[in-house]
Amino acid sequence: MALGGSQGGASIMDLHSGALSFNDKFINVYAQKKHNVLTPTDLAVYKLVRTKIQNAIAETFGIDINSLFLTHPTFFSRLTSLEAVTPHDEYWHAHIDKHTYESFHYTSLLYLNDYGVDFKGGRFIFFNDISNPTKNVTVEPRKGRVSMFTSGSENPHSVERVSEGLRFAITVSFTCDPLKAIQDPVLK
Ligand SMILES: O=C(O)CCC(=O)C(=O)O
Ligand SMILES: [Fe+2]
Repeated sequence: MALGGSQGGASIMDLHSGALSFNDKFINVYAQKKHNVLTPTDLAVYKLVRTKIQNAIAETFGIDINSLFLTHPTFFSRLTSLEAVTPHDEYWHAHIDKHTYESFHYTSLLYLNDYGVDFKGGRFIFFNDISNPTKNVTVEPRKGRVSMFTSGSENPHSVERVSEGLRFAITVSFTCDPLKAIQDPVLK
């Protein structure tokens, strides 16, 4: 993220393509010769973590592990309290992941820092009944906490605006469609 970043409130780095937010566009950090953005250790950790999440999703939702595949995109996110510059920065709107990312069947979020300590605001909210806020379910990000859910219209959600600090997370997504499967990134 230190190599780029959006001028607005939301920056992402796609682990597979190397796309990194840079002002109001993207650059490819993997295109640099001998980049050191990801080390072999980082990749080994990523593979271990995504395999654990994949196993947890298969077990929780009762899916055969051989029918659950990693899909695109899988990305780090950094959210700040800055005003949005492009619509991509407006991370606080309610949405359905499958509308944004057609191949998603299961979304997982791994939080990398702590709500209330590293940042204020930035809680994750499920809208179980859009007309009844008492039915909302709130997830407070905490380092190492993983949230997993089906990506369809049954799970509309949003992220509260961050009011202070920096919020880091990684989104790892899965599909049951083998044609949409992707492999773990490899260092070139
Ligand atoms: O970072 C989060 O807690 C959720 C982000 C999100 O909803 C998304 O990327 O679709
Ligand atoms: Fe989402």
